Amino acid sequence: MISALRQRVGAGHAAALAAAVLALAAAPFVLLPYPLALLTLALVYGLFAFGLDVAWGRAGVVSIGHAAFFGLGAYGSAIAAAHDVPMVLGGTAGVAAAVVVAVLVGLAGLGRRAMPATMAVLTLAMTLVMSQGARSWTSLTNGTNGLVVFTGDGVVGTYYRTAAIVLGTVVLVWLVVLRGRLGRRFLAIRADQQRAEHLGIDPRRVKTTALAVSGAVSAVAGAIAAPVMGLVSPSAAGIVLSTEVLVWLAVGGLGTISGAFLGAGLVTLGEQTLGDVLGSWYLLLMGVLFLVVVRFAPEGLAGLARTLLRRPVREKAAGGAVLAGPAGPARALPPVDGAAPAVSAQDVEKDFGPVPVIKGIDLRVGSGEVICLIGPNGAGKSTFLGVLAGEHLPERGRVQLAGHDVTGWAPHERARLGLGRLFQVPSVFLDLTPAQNLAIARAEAVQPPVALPLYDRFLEADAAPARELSLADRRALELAMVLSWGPRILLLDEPAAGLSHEDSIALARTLRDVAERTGCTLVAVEHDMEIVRELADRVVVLADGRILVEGSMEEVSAHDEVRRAYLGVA
Ligand SMILES: Nc1ncnc2c1ncn2[C@@H]1O[C@H](COP(=O)(O)OP(=O)(O)OP(=O)(O)O)[C@@H](O)[C@H]1O
Repeated sequence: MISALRQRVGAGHAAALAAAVLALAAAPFVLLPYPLALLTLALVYGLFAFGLDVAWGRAGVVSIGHAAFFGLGAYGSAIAAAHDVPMVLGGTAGVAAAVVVAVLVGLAGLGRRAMPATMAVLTLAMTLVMSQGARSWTSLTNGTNGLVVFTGDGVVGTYYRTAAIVLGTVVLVWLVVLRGRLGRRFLAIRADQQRAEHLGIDPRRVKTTALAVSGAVSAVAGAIAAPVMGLVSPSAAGIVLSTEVLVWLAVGGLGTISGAFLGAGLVTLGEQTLGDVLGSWYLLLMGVLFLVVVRFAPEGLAGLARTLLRRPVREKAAGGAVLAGPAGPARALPPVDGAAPAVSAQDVEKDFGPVPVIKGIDLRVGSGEVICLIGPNGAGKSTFLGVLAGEHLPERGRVQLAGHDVTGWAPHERARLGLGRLFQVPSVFLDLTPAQNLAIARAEAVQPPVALPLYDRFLEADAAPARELSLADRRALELAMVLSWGPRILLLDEPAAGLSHEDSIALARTLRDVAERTGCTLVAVEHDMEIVRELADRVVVLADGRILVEGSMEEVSAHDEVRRAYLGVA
């Protein structure tokens, strides 16, 4: 059983978990009722903060009204108790309601066109509506007076045991989730949303799932907190508690399990022990502590402890999660219309505000063909690549990939057709190690990887994060990730930018080799004519948002305007 646990959650986590279980099991025997009640409160608040961390720390979704979820759980238990219904039923209903609210908020606030401020406004509205609803619906909630949850004598131990068991179960399940596909996707989205999208991960879905899990965990905390608090009033769902939990988490440290409990525990126990002595000065002390931590230890107390203990980057980079090995293709590629071109753009136009940038491009790229887009700066090459990849939606015209009309599709939907993307500035998960970068790409693979021994060195590279690699190595890692993901079509924006001449030529040969071995279609924006000569079956010259001429290198080189403007020939 112990070895199965080590396998599922990792050796480090299993040891920490075992120590925590022992400490929690010993507490009722060594603590008097009052400190035990305080510890229970600290644990449920810790669970509440841990719930927020699932959204904020793991998936980058900041909820500034998270007490709404806590309140739903707390009122679920309290209303059930007031009607002589088992509290577990009321609490479960509160958790279900929290999941529904989280999914609705996520769908509305995390859409492709939603602004970053939308989530802030929605989650703020959530807590205001919840607390006002609790104030106004007096027949159910007893208004501002709140609902007293009767706690009989000698039940402290019972509530403590319930809190400890629920908390242990939630943490254990979370550790298993972290090492699975969902955990990897949380990590990818938080590390670099753009790269994650181009590996086929749907950010809206992952973030909404994170918010739903987060809301559920916080509501569970509320449900078990109700009898511990003894009174559930509108403040249990209000803006003050919502703000406090943000502070607990920021102080404890985002993206770690210990951070949430550390932050909530410190502040709760401090409030109970120092609050009476210091009165309102205690709040000032908390404010100062918050500023000091944010200024000098932005990763919170848990991050500070990790730095002092000099924990290896592998765990730090993964936010505590050690990634499981390659999982094989995540999803099968949809069928292809064999007769259709791999890439087809029909009369595509793209404006930025009032400025037309792409002014009507028609282009067909056959399956397995390698084309290079060349042209002067500002011709619209990168923008056109962005239109093909789904980063820009065209004003007019249609885009087809592998026979599918993808004109309005998001980047992750196009990626699921096998569209791989390499950027002018290499896009890799900078805070993760190269091995973790590859593990994520392989886990999301759409086809078996392209075998390239050249990149095997990254498979074991987990001593330092990718941000410490040289530019050439980052580029190599980006290519290794995308090729191990198994693309059917590859869009590359100046893949050789910043590389030495030798590295550029080697890269061009590698790409050529990949195209010939796998039948992958390549569309590359490139300025270096030597690379274009090495790589391209066909060259397309763009100028002022239109195709000026296309053909073999010899054909376009012979074109007068191309010779004059782009090849420097008089
Ligand atoms: N997001 C944007 N918002 C507004 N204008 C943009 C945006 N992206 C590009 N442009 C403008 O569109 C025009 C075409 O830019 P684009 O990067 O596509 O050209 P390019 O041919 O790739 O040039 P280069 O070779 O220098 O990369 C430029 O005038 C650029 O300033």
